[in-house]
Amino acid sequence: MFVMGILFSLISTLLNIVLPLIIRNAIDMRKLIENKMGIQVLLTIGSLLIASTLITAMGNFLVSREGDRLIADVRTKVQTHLMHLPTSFFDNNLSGQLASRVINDASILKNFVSVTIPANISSMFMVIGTLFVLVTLDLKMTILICFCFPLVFLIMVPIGKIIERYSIKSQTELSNLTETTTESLRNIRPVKLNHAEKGVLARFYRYIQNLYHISVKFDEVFSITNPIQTLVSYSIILTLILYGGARVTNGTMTLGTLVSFLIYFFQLTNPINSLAVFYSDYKQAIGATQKINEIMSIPTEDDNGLVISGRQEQNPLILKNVYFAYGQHEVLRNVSLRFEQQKKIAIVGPSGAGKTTIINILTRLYPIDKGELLLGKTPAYKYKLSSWRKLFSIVTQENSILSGSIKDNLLFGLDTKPNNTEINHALNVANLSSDISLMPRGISTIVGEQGVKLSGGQRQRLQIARTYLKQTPVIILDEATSSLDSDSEKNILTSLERLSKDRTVISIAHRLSTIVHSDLIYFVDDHRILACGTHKELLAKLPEYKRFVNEQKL
Ligand SMILES: Nc1ncnc2c1ncn2[C@@H]1O[C@H](COP(=O)(O)OP(=O)(O)OP(=O)(O)O)[C@@H](O)[C@H]1O
Repeated sequence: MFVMGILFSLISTLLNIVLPLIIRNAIDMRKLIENKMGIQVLLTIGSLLIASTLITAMGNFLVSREGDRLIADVRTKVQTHLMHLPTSFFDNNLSGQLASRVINDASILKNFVSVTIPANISSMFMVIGTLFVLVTLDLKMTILICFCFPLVFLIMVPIGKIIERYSIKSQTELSNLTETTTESLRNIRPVKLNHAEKGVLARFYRYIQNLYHISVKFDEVFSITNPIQTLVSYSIILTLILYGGARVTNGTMTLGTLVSFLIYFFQLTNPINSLAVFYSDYKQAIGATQKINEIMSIPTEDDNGLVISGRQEQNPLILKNVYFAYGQHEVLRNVSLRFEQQKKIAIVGPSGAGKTTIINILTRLYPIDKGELLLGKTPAYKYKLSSWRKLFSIVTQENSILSGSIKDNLLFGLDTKPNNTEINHALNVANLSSDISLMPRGISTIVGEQGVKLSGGQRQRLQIARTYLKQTPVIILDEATSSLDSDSEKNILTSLERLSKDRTVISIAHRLSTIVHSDLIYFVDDHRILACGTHKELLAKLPEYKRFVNEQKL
């Protein structure tokens, strides 16, 4: 379709090259003056003009449609790639700036493909075709035009360079602006509660000012160049008229030829301008492509390997002599843990000890630096990542509620569609049914961005209901009951007990009530596992655990 669009543009360009010749002949043969012939010539010219307009419109449409397809393709590819990049990539890249790659940079590419390339192909065709015709019409006049047109280049090439320089700056500022805007709006509550509006707006104003200054630079350039371009055009026309007029007077050139030269000159102005700025448009597109390519060249998480069968799910999960660092920051040193199926295992320890990091490794959000992660006797990397992650459902301390309805949140990430009875059962288990019955639209209630319309406890219970529906062999509770009052917590703990009957439950908790009944407790401190055992055993053998328990009681 793109090639067809370009072909249409070329046909219309060809018609535009032929038209002045017909006009020239009509003038020179005095056909326009003769009544009968005049109408015939006018009809021919009119039909050619209409044909050229229609063909141009068709060409434009086809090329633009391909541009739209391209931008959709590029955006889909970049977003799909981003979704499969390792978690560590997102630790070092801001989401707003990545969004700018998907949205702004992709649109620069679209413009280049659907406007710049077709315009320059037909421009080239137009310039070459026209010059060929002009040479056959009158060599001297052609030489005169050829001397004049470099003037256009003299103006447009430096402009192109300026545009190129400021376009790159403008792209950077635009991505900063996108980042600041999305981040501040997403975090509007912390912004307000920390009285940070001024600081946020100051950053916003800075980027807006930078963008404004860049736009003013563009305005300065264009406000000077447009009149200069007009001046140059007038000078060339005047030269052509003076020189051509003299030639017509002394009979060495026909009036029709002069008129056709003038028409050709007008027709050549735009193509020459667009050819002159092609290089800067190209550089701008290359800039956008490079930024997109940087993302696309980062390898995605490998999702090859075996699918975990129901029988394999029953094997214990084992971390053996594991070392892990976030960049240079070592967090786990020679850590070994064993998660037997259908047991309740707690990981406890002071804040920042590395408890969540153990979960990050277990769920393969981050690869381990040294040591082994096993399911039974099989190393984790032998299994498909997507199959591995289906082992787990997680209730985290982070807010993992999405905008949309309660139902959308319940079904989030589910492969199967539960029926109403199953949904109601999950809501009962999570102690959420009575809350939802009070909401005017029940489970269709919209919860707002990050579930802002729900209480902290409701958000957590919603995650628990979601976890229940997932029916995974392993449930991870990362401070899962922290936002609940003690009554709700008791309810949830009983529900979780029922839920965990034939599943493995890994809890990261500070609350004693969550951990005392665990089958096994790992105590993490100083980057390693200090000891493991039951609550009683640890109390007896580990003073750090005893101190930790006493602190929790306070
Ligand atoms: N994505 C990350 N990049 C770099 N460092 C990190 C990252 N996540 C955590 N850390 C660091 O790793 C260490 C362990 O963090 P982790 O979240 O595992 O602790 P935790 O025991 O779960 O703490 P808490 O009980 O406070 O949640 C901390 O020093 C933290 O600053």
